[in-house]
Amino acid sequence: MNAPAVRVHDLRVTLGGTPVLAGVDLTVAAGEWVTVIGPNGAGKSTLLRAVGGLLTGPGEVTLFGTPIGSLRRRDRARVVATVAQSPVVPIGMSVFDYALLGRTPYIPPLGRESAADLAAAHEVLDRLDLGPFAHRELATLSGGERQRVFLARALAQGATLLLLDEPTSALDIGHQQEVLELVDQLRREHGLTVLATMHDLSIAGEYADRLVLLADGRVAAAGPPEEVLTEELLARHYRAHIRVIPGDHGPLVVPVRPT
Ligand SMILES: Nc1ncnc2c1ncn2[C@@H]1O[C@H](COP(=O)(O)OP(=O)(O)OP(=O)(O)O)[C@@H](O)[C@H]1O
Repeated sequence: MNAPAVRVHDLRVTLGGTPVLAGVDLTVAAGEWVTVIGPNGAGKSTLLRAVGGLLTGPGEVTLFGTPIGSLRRRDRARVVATVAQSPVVPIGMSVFDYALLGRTPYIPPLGRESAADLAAAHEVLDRLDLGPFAHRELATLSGGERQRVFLARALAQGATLLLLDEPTSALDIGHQQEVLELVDQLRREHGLTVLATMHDLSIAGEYADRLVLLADGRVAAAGPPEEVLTEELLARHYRAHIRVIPGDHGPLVVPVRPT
């Protein structure tokens, strides 16, 4: 049997003296789309950062059967690409050069990018409708335009595992759907595995095979969207007034004003 794309076992992360992840287990099969949901501060970004090798703690994180700590930085970058919640925007860098950064793991030390690297950067910019922005300075783009460029850089990396931390939070609903449909298409065409975090619960359920509800640094529920997006679980963990109604691609979560 193939090793899962991601296996996290009993992961504990303490930040600033506070336990943020208190023993998390998570498995993502190769080709699967899993989205982590949960209230603010639950530990979602921390979990993604640990899976991406950006922080460590007691416990186990393996990617395709290899412990993350034993992957060299360059090799890790060929396996896993991350779109962070608020990436640093390098001053003066063009959109094209930023997308090209995704090709860094393929460029030899002290070498130059190849024609294939340049073509890969152009291709992802085109796929995300960013061609016309290629020569603009990244810092001058709107929040939503920038978010698509961050995704372009991750896609240019050609990794098999995509970690997306709230990838659509700055996008209008049209671009949200466009970006998520593209990610799903790439997943189907190229067998990508997706581990994401999202606050929009309806969209989370429409795209993911499984949802993991994180609360207070622990997995409070995990399973298909219909099992996790229940009024009872969401009211308990988000302290929100919501209705869950059936949709064509999963439950739709509607906030309702308390009476
Ligand atoms: N460097 C740090 N030092 C201290 N506490 C931290 C540090 N980084 C994160 N935290 C805390 O860890 C907790 C989890 O943060 P994290 O960003 O993982 O949550 P999240 O679920 O992604 O939240 P959100 O939905 O608001 O993005 C929060 O309470 C946060 O304040």
